[in-house]
Amino acid sequence: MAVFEFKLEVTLGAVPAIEELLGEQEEQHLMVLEDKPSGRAWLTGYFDAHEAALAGWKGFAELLDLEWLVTEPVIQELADKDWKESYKEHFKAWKFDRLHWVPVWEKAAFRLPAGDAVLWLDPGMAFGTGNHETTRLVVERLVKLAAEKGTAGRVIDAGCGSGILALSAVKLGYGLVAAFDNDPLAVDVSRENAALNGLDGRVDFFVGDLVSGLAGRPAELLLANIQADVLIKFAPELLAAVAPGGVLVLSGILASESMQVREAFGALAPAWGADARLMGEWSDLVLRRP
Ligand SMILES: C[S@@+](CC[C@H](N)C(=O)[O-])C[C@H]1O[C@@H](n2cnc3c(N)ncnc32)[C@H](O)[C@@H]1O
Repeated sequence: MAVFEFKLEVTLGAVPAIEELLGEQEEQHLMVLEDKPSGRAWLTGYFDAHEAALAGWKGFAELLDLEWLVTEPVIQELADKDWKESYKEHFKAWKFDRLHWVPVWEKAAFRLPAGDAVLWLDPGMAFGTGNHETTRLVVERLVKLAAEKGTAGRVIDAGCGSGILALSAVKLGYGLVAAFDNDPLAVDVSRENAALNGLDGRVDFFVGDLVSGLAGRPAELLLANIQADVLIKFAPELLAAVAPGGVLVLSGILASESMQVREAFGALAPAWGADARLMGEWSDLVLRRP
């Protein structure tokens, strides 16, 4: 199948606003790539026809401020091999505490320090390498919560993408982990990542949304790295899925949206403890049920 790559450079400063627009439009084909060290960013996407790429761009272009655009868009047909491999450029190994997240294609060369643990990942087209702040915020919370509260409780990863959060939970010692995504491809990728780590069957991965996936499954730890408007819309379902004494970790929230999310959840759960942490342009929100 032919694949057409759409790409144009945008200013780094425009990235949060463009990501917000992509979320609002529920745009599935386009995404933003950032390279912070070089201070560059691109709006890019993959389509199955040149016309589809052009149509996708035209619809979205009207919403953009011209000052955000550094170059004209380029649409090019990719060789099959390039397309399948292109996402690999953007995933770099990283670590937090004693847990490492490493691209599986670096397995042969990777040297794990004694006493550390590793999660091999191939995200494919699913979200979740940990190179994005929204994932990192949750992973760092997960590591700290495991140390603080122990790993006996049930964990749910809502919007699992590559499965990174759910599989990290297993690596940290949690035994009761369920995870779902409304994108069946993400659930397939998550299962493949479980297999890459010899963790088949250790997470109950399934296709579901924030209503079906959460119903009747109270958890001591509920993780949801999605996006602010979706989190607010499904706040009642998210709050109801946290067991007494449990913790809800929300992410996918731009710093500029942080107060809005906090107020929406605070209005429904005024007695819950709340704290937020910033990373780059992103914020998490952790809510603790009494
Ligand atoms: C930002 S990614 C997070 C992936 C991974 N959990 C991480 O932290 O890197 C959000 C994921 O949520 C999924 N998603 C978005 N809306 C959803 C919904 N209403 N129900 C279930 N999954 C949803 C998307 O398909 C996507 O895989």
